[in-house]
Amino acid sequence: MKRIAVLTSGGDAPGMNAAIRAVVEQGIHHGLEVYGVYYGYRGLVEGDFRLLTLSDVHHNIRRGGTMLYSARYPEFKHKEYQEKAISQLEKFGIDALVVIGGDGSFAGALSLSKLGFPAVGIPGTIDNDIPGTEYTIGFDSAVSVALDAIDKISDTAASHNRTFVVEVMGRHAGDIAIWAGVAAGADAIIIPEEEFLIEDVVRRTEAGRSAGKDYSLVVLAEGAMDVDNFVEQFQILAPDQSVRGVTLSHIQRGGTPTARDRVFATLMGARSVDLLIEGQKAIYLGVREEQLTVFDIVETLEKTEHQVRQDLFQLNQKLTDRGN
Ligand SMILES: Nc1ncnc2c1ncn2[C@@H]1O[C@H](COP(=O)(O)OP(=O)(O)OP(=O)(O)O)[C@@H](O)[C@H]1O
Ligand SMILES: O=P(O)(O)OC[C@H]1O[C@](O)(CO)[C@@H](O)[C@@H]1O
Ligand SMILES: [Mg+2]
Repeated sequence: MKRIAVLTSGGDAPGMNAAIRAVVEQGIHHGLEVYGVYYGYRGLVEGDFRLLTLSDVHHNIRRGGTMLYSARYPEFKHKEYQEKAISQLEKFGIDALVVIGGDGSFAGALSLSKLGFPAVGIPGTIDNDIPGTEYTIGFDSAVSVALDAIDKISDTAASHNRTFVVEVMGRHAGDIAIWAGVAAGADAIIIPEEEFLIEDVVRRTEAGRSAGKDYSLVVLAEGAMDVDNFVEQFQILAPDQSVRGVTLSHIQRGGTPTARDRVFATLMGARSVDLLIEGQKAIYLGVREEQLTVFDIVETLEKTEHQVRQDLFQLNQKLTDRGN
């Protein structure tokens, strides 16, 4: 193996740069040339490749976003585009590809592996929604940004005895909502994985007030319901409450990556290069019980579904069921 490439794809996630840096440092350490593919799969198909040096990456470990830029490029679902990408990789003499991205990007890596091109995935998405792994790079940073914003909202909520409904990201997964909601002591957490009744949410907020709370907080995952719709229905059921809805939106994707995201990104970036050198062709990395874990990309992606932390969700349900 002489030459590898690395790309970032889908929504950017804090810690992607730390992963890129580790791939480049480890690749160069092993005597490889490491190319950066700019703008995800679009750049792969168009041949937007540049040789990376240590000076391109060494200062990037602490930066959010992705220095390789990213793209949503639905065309890549089609085989002819995947074949074009492989032709570009072959034209540049590249032996293997590291894909840093979310579940969609992993589907792209899977398709390349199935066509015979060696690829390894590094989970980089704030959504934490990749099957198999309990953790994706960027999730910890996003939760921390969401929690910081929710804490600030809670200050003003308490001052006016208000109820705030805060919509967080996560696409079809409730992970950010669960972690930020538990950490903020939310009266209710609404996730797409669990059915809910707005009547029950109202009951929980009222029980909290009866128990002496001076504000109420609902953390709503974007995949469960639109926040404006939720607030409208909530207000009808609770006309005496002063309710506000807030969407945190893309702020959750920005900012400095946390230590946890940087450390796992570094571990995964370095290990991805080692695994490619060992001859692996169709795998991705993840975390199980705090340990770096290698998954077979075909087996795991095609046969497993992402699971949210039901234990945390149920704990919050229990703590906020104050029994009115
Ligand atoms: N089924 C698929 N087959 C091949 N490529 C795919 C497939 N699904 C997605 N991709 C490619 O991966 C890119 C990124 O996917 P997507 O937009 O779902 O983001 P993601 O990687 O899941 O990240 P995030 O959810 O954090 O934004 C797509 O724009 C497309 O180029
Ligand atoms: O940046 P875009 O294309 O608006 O996508 C937003 C989506 O990307 C994510 O931020 C990351 O997947 C999701 O949480 C959200 O649904
Ligand atoms: Mg995704």
